[in-house]
Amino acid sequence: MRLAPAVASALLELVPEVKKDSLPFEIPLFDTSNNASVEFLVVGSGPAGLSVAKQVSAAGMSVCCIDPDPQSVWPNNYGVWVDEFEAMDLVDCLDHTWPSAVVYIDDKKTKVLNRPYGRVNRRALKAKVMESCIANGVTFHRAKAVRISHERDHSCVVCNDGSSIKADVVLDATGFSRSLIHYDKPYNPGYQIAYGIVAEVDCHPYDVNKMVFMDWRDSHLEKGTALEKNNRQLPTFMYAMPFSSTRIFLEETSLVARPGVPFEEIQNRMLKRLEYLGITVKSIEEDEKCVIPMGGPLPDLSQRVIGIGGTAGMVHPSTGYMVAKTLATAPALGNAIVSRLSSKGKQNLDDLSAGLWKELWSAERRQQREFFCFGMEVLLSFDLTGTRNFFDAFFDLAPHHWHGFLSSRLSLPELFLLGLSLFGHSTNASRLEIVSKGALPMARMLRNLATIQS
Ligand SMILES: CC(C)=CCC/C(C)=C/C=C/C(C)=C/C=C/C(C)=C/C=C/C=C(C)/C=C/C=C(C)/C=C/C=C(\C)CCC=C(C)C
Repeated sequence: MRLAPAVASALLELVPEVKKDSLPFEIPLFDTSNNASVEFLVVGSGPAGLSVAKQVSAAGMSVCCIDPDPQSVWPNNYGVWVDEFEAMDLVDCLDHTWPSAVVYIDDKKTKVLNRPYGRVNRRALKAKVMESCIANGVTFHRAKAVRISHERDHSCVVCNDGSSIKADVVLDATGFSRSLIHYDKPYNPGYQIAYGIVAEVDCHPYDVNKMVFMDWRDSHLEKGTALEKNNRQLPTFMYAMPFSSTRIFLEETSLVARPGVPFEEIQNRMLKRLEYLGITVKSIEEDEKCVIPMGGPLPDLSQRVIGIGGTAGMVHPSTGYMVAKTLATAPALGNAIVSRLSSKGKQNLDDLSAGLWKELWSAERRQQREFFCFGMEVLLSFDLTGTRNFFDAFFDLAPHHWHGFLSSRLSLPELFLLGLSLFGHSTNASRLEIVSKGALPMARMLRNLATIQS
């Protein structure tokens, strides 16, 4: 069942011109003409940066946010477990929810996950946070931050329009572009790569009451072809959100690989899958190409600039998820900034930043992250069979374990218990594979854990 190149390119030609979605708000602009300064400066107007800006400004501090396009709506489709958004009182920022999710291990085995899942309404979320920021007096500067310098009593961010803004504390929330944050160790992440479309289709075979968390079936790939062999080595899965019987978000995803799986390969696999599933795409509303670096070292935790989100190593190294985690972290970071700025007379700004980094990356969080990086290294070593066996056992774990793992809620001892339980749920072949492929990463994790001090 070879897909004619003409069919493949015909589908990709349905991709609409990129249209920018912007919030229709009037935003208060920062006046850069009189060498003014603020107490707190955020670079980047994504979910994480704006949430911290909202928290700090609520305490009456002066806050400015630098972004070339502050009103633009975030481009990617984000999915979250509904309980994560419930805990933050953000359920009104989900535009579709499913009572459960499903994992297709292979053609014979399917697992239903009884945990509601939702799609984030990016417009509603951004509007909600931005409205609070504006009401609290946050001002905005439309520019790109290009460099930073530090003096004893302030930091100074220089922008590409020649302006500069001084601040007591600067937060880099620019995601993976990492504008101001620096790393002092070699950067060697794994890469999650995905290609997705929100499409109008004639029909699709998925149940509209279940979000498709992972579909690892590969019967769409003809045995012995290059696509099938490559998929056996570096597997990709379908992640799908069926909104109705004719409207669906489809995303072919490489969970993690180093180096990343090329986009063209991912798109070709997706086209084969759609053809096999009998899905004819009538029109495409949106398409997205995602590249998410996972794992790798944390930034230098002694630097003056603070980070949050992708720039601060907050992507879950074993899953690539980040939005719920950073939104949950933002209020605590905001409160810590407020309390340290309120008593800043007593400490210098380097100590203040060091305290904030410690708050963000406490010993417990670094230990947890070490385990997630260990998990990522194990995932990197699996082929399709290993991956299927692994997730077959993973989703048999007690909900406390798999929910807690995916939502970063487990402490290190709990993660070790999860490891043992996973081992118990695995087949003998899978146990052998986990031990043989996991031995070196585990030794590395144990060595790194021994160096973490509180
Ligand atoms: C929006 C954007 C931008 C993008 C998007 C893209 C996508 C669609 C994505 C998706 C994704 C997903 C779905 C993901 C998921 C994931 C998962 C589920 C994951 C999981 C993982 C897990 C793990 C890693 C685990 C691990 C564990 C281990 C390794 C264990 C081991 C054990 C042993 C060795 C035994 C003993 C031990 C001890 C005690 C430690």
